[in-house]
Amino acid sequence: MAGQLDQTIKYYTLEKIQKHNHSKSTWVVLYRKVYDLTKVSEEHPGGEEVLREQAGADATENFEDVGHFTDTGEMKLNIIGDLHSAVTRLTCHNTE
Ligand code: HEM
Repeated sequence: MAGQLDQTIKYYTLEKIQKHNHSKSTWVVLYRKVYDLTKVSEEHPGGEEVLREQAGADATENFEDVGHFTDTGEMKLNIIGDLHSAVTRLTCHNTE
């Protein structure tokens, strides 16, 4: 139903995501999806280091800046949930 969160999707707040900013747990947000890159970061063609720098945050802008916004290559991606924020709720009440 419009304005409600989908019960089947796990939502993470940025506060929670920010804790996964190290090599033992490397999460990034891309296009409001939360990716656990811990096991695949060493397969990243652009290197582990950049992923580690972006870990725990929304990396969408930097991801696009690099120019690989559609091609995710061979990496097996693990989407663990969606970004949960107040903004998501506000957009549900758009009066236009
Ligand atoms: C799910 C996350 C990601 C996937 C699957 C992914 C995948 C890839 C792939 C397939 C390439 C090589 C081909 C290409 O250049 O398009 C690449 C290169 C690269 N990626 Fe990512 N990437 C991810 C996230 C990021 C993030 C968050 C950054 C941070 C800025 C980043 C920075 C780079 C850089 C700097 C290169 C090298 C570009 C070059 O040498 O021209 N990537 N990535």
